[in-house]
Amino acid sequence: MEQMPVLNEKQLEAVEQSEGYVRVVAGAGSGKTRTLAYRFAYLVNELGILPSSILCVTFTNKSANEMRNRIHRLIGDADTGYISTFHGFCNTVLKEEANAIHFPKSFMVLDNADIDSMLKIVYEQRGLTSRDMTFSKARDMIEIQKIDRKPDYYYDLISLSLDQLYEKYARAIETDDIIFYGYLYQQKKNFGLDYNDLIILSLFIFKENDEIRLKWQERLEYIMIDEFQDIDSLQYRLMNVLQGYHKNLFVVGDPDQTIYTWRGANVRFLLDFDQNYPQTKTIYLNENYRSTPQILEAANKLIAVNYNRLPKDLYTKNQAGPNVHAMHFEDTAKEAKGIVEVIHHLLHKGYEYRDIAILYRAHYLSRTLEDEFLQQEIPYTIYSGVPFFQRMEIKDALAYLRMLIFKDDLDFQRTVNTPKRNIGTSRMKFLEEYAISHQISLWESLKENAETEMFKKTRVNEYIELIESENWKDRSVTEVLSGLLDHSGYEAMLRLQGAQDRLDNLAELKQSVSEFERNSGEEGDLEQYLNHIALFTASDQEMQSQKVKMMTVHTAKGLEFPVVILVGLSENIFPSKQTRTLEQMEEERRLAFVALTRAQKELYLSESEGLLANGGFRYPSRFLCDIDEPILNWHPKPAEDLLIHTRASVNSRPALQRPLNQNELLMPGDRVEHKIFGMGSVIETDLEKLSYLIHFDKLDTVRRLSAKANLKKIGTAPKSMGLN
Ligand SMILES: Nc1ncnc2c1ncn2[C@@H]1O[C@H](COP(=O)(O)OP(=O)(O)OP(=O)(O)O)[C@@H](O)[C@H]1O
Repeated sequence: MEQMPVLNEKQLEAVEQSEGYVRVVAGAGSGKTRTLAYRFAYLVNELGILPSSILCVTFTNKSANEMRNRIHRLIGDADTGYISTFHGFCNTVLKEEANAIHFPKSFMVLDNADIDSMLKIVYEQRGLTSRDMTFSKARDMIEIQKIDRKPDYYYDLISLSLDQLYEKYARAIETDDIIFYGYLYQQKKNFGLDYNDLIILSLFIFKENDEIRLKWQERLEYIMIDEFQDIDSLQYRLMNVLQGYHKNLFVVGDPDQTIYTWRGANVRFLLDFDQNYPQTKTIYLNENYRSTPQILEAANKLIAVNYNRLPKDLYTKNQAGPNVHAMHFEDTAKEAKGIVEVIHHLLHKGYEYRDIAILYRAHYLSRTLEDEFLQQEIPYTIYSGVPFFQRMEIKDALAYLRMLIFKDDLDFQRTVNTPKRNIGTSRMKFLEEYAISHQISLWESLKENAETEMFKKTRVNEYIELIESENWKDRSVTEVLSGLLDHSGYEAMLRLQGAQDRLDNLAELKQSVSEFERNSGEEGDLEQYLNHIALFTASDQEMQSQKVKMMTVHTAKGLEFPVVILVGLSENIFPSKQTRTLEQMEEERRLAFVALTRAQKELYLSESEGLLANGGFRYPSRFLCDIDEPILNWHPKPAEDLLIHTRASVNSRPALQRPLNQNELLMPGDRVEHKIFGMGSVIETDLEKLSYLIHFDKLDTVRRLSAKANLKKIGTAPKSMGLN
């Protein structure tokens, strides 16, 4: 068994406060997870509590596994009780109580792909298409119905017979109802429960059946919840029921790390915990053990810009390290090369590949780096994601391209029925047998049989026409690829599924093709491109213990690495282009805060110029501007006009910035100083647009500047000139 290591005074207090309601509000890297694990060990080792009487809730299955291993090492007992996510715990409850909902113990837990397969059946039965609703929207709609609009839906799922449920579905007229009841019918028919059902049905059982509720309440003498800032309302209700008997509830969270509001998380449950449970003891952990003072200062500066937060500054007694490195590049290819150089430099300094983590806002951003890493033989591994060229949609798109030239069996099999053209297993089997007996390829086999009875009801002619009519020789690879993805119906299929991330990946593939064409001039035809790409697609996946880690910031939640390189820090990438409100912008900033605080010793922030997928220019992210310059060690610094553009584009959407306090506003007559334009006088203050008209002494004409512009007030206007 491991020894309990040193805990600081506050951590120890949290560990030893075993009874009642305890809330730990803690900063990044302040030892929340460590405290939680030691508290579990303290309850078992010191107080003699049985592990099976403790529920320890983590945010992901991965962190549940890690926590289980950690606790196992501390208590030396193989039985580590209930260490799981809320959904995992409810799954256990429902397996034990399946009778109460008339489901078999062997019910299926549905993931998004399972739900989509069910939706597909409903859409086909009722003639719906993506124009009516994409699968992704339908999943959201079903979730909203279950949580908000039809909170009693579970009676239908549990009490109605399959026939009665079918009738309800058959009678439905509105699109929402058709989809919703069609899905419920499929659920009942297949005994499938989705994530919302797991919690809602557990709550239902606890509400309806006092005996079962009491059994579970009595069983769970201590409840502990990690990442409490990201708890949602259903989870909160469940937690509230479970703690109702022993009333020993311990929650840990950091309001600055709330990054799942888009999925229903509500930080108020953490902030108002003491009001909901009045006897709460709150313990604050603000000493950071993870990072250097430089990294922490940058993170503190960044998060301080958020308006809706409780001010708190993390501090550390850790040794000083280098300043945070900020890097600017002319384009993403140069950025990738620059990062390879940084990696070599770090290796030279004694770091190993596995010490380095590359973080990014969205999966597609890994592509340019992967290109370069493969060429430069930098070993890497992608966490919770598939390497770019191994992703389904990328392989499909490349298979279409290869079909134009090679018409080989592998690419044929990948493309002929994707999207669906009604070529199922039996038709495929026929084609295979025909090809073997005639010693021809599957493609030829299809062409010879396309007009036969067997293929009458299929859409093979569209496919044949597509492959034959693409006149790829006279066109750029970019055009050919776009044409294929469009005419094959492949992109439309993804749109129907609402698979925006897959569409983003395809946009990134098009970008990669056009880069290839730009770099290779006349040589850049389709065959050349396919040769070039073969290197990546066939790249060996041989295990190497020493690898650079690559992942999205969401995946990095809760992890730490000696070196973090955060890439793609451009406006419309991070913060994401989907950011439309101040709340969303603040969530993006919290996400950036999570990214920065993963670093222990060295932090690199990188951005590049070039074009976005929508054709717009890439400007440095506002998050880089949020961190003061002396903390950032730029090499090289972006040109001043690029930064001016950034500020202008940031200022053009004041709704995404913290509202200005009236007292901070300048008034007509105020004397101001501007970094570039020098001294000037405010002529007009526009409260609606939050801007000033200013006459600068050295300029002939006036300038209108945003109220957020960096203006230093030098003198005040005489009273009579002020705003009323
Ligand atoms: N009292 C302590 N003494 C020394 N090191 C500590 C102490 N407490 C925590 N640490 C170390 O600090 C680092 C951060 O701890 P931990 O991962 O538990 O933090 P956290 O609060 O869960 O972080 P985050 O919320 O940012 O993911 C770990 O490397 C941990 O071992």
